[in-house]
Amino acid sequence: MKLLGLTGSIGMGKSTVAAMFAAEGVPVFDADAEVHRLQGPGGELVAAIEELFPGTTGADGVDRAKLSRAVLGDRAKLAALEELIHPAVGLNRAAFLEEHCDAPIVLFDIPLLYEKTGDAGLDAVIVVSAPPEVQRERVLKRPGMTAEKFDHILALQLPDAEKRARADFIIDTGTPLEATRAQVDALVTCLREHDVRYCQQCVK
Ligand SMILES: CC(C)(COP(=O)(O)OP(=O)(O)OC[C@H]1O[C@@H](n2cnc3c(N)ncnc32)[C@H](O)[C@@H]1O)[C@@H](O)C(=O)NCCC(=O)NCCS
Ligand SMILES: Nc1ncnc2c1ncn2[C@@H]1O[C@H](COP(=O)(O)OP(=O)(O)OP(=O)(O)O)[C@@H](O)[C@H]1O
Repeated sequence: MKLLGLTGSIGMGKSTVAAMFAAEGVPVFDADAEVHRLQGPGGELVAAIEELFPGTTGADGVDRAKLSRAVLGDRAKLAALEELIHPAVGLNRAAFLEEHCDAPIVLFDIPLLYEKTGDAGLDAVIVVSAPPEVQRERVLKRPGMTAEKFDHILALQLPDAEKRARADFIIDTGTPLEATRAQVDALVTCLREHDVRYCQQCVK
């Protein structure tokens, strides 16, 4: 079995590319979806988040706009939130792996792979990347996003150039979706048959 990590900075296309892997039949662990579940209605971390950040939860679980305002400007508060969330996501990741132990390839979509989780245990890391102006334009279109919030989040993340330098594979998401899908298809086809090094040489 090959364990692949998928990462990339805000708005670079992780979720979109992860869905392309899933469409190829690759089981995908979505760390962000796990965070949403843990913070959502009846989620396991809602009470602990309310205790740490009073007023940020309600009947529907965590109000992410409120939680975002409470933590994003304050590194210590964000670190406290991460300390609560990341171990819980890690446990679910182990359960996912057990469930899919027969799959030839599995993909872990982990937004903060280089910043927090690390690449230990992974056979290869795939970085999704688009030019900065494409990234900015996509992210600023999102409801509730401001230039200030975008710049703040960017500053919390490892720069795209460093992610690209560390990647085993880069998937270009600055192109039309079809071109990105073709890259995913070529990579999955190769990795089903060959090892990572071979695919690094042969998949362009
Ligand atoms: C701060 C929160 C409330 C903001 O929620 P919101 O819905 O407004 O934004 P969203 O989750 O879509 O994140 C927007 C962008 O910020 C990035 N981001 C989120 N948390 C962090 C973080 N701790 N450090 C750096 N970037 C982060 C995301 O990867 C994404 O690119 C939320 O992201 C959260 O609970 N973060 C802590 C958990 C975490 O680390 N999640 C990311 C990896 S699993
Ligand atoms: N070639 C492409 N590859 C990937 N995404 C693309 C491409 N062309 C356009 N897009 C668009 O760019 C956006 C990327 O958003 P997506 O949610 O996938 O990014 P993300 O990296 O998961 O974001 P976040 O870090 O905020 O969770 C989507 O709206 C997607 O449709």
